[in-house]
Amino acid sequence: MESALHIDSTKPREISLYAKLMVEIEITSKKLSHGGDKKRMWRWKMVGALIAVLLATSLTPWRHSRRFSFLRSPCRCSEDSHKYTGIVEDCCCDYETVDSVNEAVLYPLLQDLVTTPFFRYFKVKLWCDCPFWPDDGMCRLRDCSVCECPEHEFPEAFKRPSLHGLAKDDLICQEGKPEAAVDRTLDTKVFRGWPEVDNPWTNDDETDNNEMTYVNLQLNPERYTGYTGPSARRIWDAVYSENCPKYSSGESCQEKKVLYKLISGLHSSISIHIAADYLLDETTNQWGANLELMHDRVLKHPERVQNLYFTFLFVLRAVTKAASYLEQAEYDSGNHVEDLKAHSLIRQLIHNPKLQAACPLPFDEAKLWQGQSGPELKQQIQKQFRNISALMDCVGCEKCRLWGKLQVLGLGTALKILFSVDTPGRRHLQLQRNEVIALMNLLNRLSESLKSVTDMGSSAAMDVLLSQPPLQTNSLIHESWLPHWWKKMPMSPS
Ligand SMILES: Cc1cc2nc3c(=O)[nH]c(=O)nc-3n(C[C@H](O)[C@H](O)[C@H](O)COP(=O)(O)OP(=O)(O)OC[C@H]3O[C@@H](n4cnc5c(N)ncnc54)[C@H](O)[C@@H]3O)c2cc1C
Repeated sequence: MESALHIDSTKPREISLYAKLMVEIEITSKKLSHGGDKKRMWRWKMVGALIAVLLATSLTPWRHSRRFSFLRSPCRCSEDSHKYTGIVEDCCCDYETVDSVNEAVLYPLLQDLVTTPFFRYFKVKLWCDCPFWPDDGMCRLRDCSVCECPEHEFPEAFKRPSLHGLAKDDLICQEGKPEAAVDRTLDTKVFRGWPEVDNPWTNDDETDNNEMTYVNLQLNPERYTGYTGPSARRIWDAVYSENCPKYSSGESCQEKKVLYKLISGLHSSISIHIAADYLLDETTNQWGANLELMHDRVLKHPERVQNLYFTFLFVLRAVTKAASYLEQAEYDSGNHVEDLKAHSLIRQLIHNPKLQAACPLPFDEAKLWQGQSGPELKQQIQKQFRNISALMDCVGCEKCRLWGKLQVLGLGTALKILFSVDTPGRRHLQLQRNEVIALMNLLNRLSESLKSVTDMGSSAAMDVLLSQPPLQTNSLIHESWLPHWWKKMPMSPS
């Protein structure tokens, strides 16, 4: 990888000016030194060094980093106009606080947490039984979802009746590319001790283990899969137009706004992950960050970024509300040391003093469902969310379906924690193991996305970057610009 001081080779004029200046400084200070005027020589050297630093920063990629923002020329001050400041709409925490708490507390803890065995195995029904357009031709036979792991790797209790399926390399049923297929390799298998309860917000029957399979999420990172075109568009269209229409500026129904913002925030996060780990060159199998895509799909739309923050705070609130449940839950994957680590990370997260001081109530759920029509509205929104959850069975790419289902279950779990317990007639909170896995993995995805947004800088900074002449791939994807979580991903070739 190149060093952060790599000079942008697309700026020959500036480079030659820089080189000339350095030579001039060197010659003059040598003359002064020979003439015995040491004092002037040092003064000259210092002025020269300062000029050199200023010029170098305008030629190297780290000029974009926040740390060096003071070195940017004044004409770039418009960059700040797109900075996200103030309270995140409908939440109780401001943008700067979210960024700093994410950076210092949540992001590092979550990155560790999701690699523990307990949190990396997700139970999922991967068949695409699309209830809305069965003849689509995109999402085909259930046999297409193949269990590739050996029978003995399955926990006894969750074995499916038949493990016979198509061969590993049979991608007939995969829309798009091989990278869309889910790797089902498992290396740890014992799970027990959690209740079997269904989630009223989601479509799948979480208590039905019959057609479920386990996947190792670490082997299946959410990234570019090549799934695009009418099939993908049809899903998003159905999600937005039928189930959570974008509200008008005069919309007073808070609950409808919440549903739209949650989905839009999730959509932003999915797009950010696609852009952060993108197949840049199919012939050489070169993967990397596609900044232009990230800019076009998310960063240049402030509302999409704002909705990402909203979704993050909503899910964070659910996690903090379920703190005592999560504290007492049994994290048992059969790997005692790793399970202790998972439990300890959960405790560190939910009891973190920095988080509690900075953002004690990320979102105030008590404000919702207050009017007379509250219960009716809740039923309606629950139905819409269930539809969205069912739409995940229509996603025509297996890996996208996996992450779509996980994240929608994570959102459904957050909704269940915030709105389906402690109301009259409801029992106390009970969560399935799979719901907790989905919830924490979703929070981690959102945390990664926020980190990308802050690492990449404001939308206008990206404008500046993209307005420059096209750079060679190597200088465009500079290591210092990549999100840290991308660099840690096991499947990302360096
Ligand atoms: C559940 C699901 C999971 C997916 N997972 C993956 C994956 O892991 N890897 C992969 O490569 N592809 C994945 N895809 C496909 C991907 O999301 C895009 O659909 C695809 O890349 C085509 O993008 P697009 O440019 O047409 O815009 P899309 O992202 O498809 O957006 C469609 C339309 O929705 C609107 N929109 C976009 N973003 C937002 C937002 N944040 N808020 C509100 N409205 C918005 C815009 O009007 C846009 O034109 C997934 C699709 C779905 C439905």
